[in-house]
Amino acid sequence: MATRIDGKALAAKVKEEVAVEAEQLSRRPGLAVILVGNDPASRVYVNGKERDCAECGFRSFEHALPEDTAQETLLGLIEELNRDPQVDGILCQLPLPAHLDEDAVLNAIAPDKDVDCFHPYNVGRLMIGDPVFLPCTPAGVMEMLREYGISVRGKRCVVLGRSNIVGKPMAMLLLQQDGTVTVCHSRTPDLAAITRQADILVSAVGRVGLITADMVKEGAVVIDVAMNRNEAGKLCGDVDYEAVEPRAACITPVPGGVGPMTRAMLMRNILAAARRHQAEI
Ligand SMILES: NC(=O)C1=CN([C@@H]2O[C@H](COP(=O)(O)OP(=O)(O)OC[C@H]3O[C@@H](n4cnc5c(N)ncnc54)[C@H](OP(=O)(O)O)[C@@H]3O)[C@@H](O)[C@H]2O)C=CC1
Ligand SMILES: Nc1nc(=O)c2c([nH]1)NC[C@@H]1CN(c3ccc(C(=O)N[C@@H](CCC(=O)O)C(=O)O)cc3)C=[N+]21
Repeated sequence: MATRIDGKALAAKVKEEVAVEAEQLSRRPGLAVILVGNDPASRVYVNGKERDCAECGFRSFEHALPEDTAQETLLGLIEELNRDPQVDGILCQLPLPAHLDEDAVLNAIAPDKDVDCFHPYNVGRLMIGDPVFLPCTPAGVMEMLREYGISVRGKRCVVLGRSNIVGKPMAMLLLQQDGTVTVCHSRTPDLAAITRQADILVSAVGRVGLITADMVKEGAVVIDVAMNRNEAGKLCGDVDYEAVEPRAACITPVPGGVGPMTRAMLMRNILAAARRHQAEI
C-alpha cells in the first residue's frame, strides 16, 4: 500500500498559514486575474483561484475579456494593472486564444507582479538559483515532497514533459535540491527504460494511461501533475493510479494532488509580492 499524498489537505494548511500572515499586513494583498475567451476549463480554474484568494483574505480583480480581444487591448490592460497599487499579482490564464502572442503578453507583466513566475526575468533568476518567485506547480510538488519527508538529494528524478510551465522549472527545482534529473519528452525513445530507473517520477504530459505499472520501479515516489479527462469525462492524470499504486511508496491522486497545491503556492507568491510592495512604500 502506497502512501497517498494528500494535496488537498496540505493546500488547505498552506492557505491557512498564508491567511494568518496576510492579516499582519497593513493592506490586503490583491490578485488581478485576466481570462480571455470562454474556455470552460479555464473558467473553472479561475473560479478556484478567486475562491482561494477569498480564503486567504486577499482581494481578487477579475478581468474577463471576449475571445476576439485585440493584442493591444490586452497589453493596455496589463500596463494599467502594472501601475495599479492595489494589484500585487497579475495572472493571465493560459492558454490564450491563438491570435494572441503569449510570449509578448507574459513579457508585459511587471516582474514584481509575476506571481506565476513566467516572465523571462523571473525564469532567469530561478535558473541561477536566486529566485524571486517560485513557479507554482513545481513548487507545489516540492512542498509535497518536503511535507512527506521525501528527500531529493542524490535521488534519480525523472520528469516527463519539458514545458515552460511545468517540466522545465520542475527539473530546475529538483536539480537545486541535489537530485540527478532526467527530462523526457515526445522525442524520447523507450520511455519505460528511463522511468523504471526513477526514485522520483514526475509526469506532466497530459495523456490518460501513459504511466503503467511496468514503467515504475518498486518503491518509487510517483507525482502526477497532469489534468486530463478520460472517456467517461472523469478528471484523471497520466498515471494508471490503480495499477501503479501497489508498486509505489508514495503517490499523488488526481484530483486532490498537485492541482490544489499549485493554487496554494500561487497564494504564497501573492503574499510575498504584497510584502515586497508594502515594504517599498
Ligand atoms: N496540476 C496543475 O496544477 C497543472 C497541471 N497541468 C497539466 O499537466 C499536463 C502538462 O501540462 P503542460 O506542461 O502545460 O503541457 P504541454 O502540452 O505544454 O507539454 C506536454 C509535454 O509532454 C511531452 N510529451 C508529449 N507526449 C509525450 C510522450 N508520449 N512521452 C513523453 N513526453 C511526452 C511534450 O513533449 P514535446 O515538448 O516534445 O512536445 C511536452 O514537453 C497537462 O495535462 C496539464 O493539464 C498543467 C499546469 C498545471
Ligand atoms: N497563467 C496560468 N497559470 C497557471 O497556473 C495555469 C494556467 N495559466 N493555465 C492552466 C494551468 C492548469 N492549472 C491548474 C491549477 C489547479 C488545478 C486544480 O486545482 N485541480 C483540482 C481539480 C479542479 C477541477 O475539479 O477541475 C484538483 O486537481 O484537485 C488544475 C489545473 C493551472 N494552470
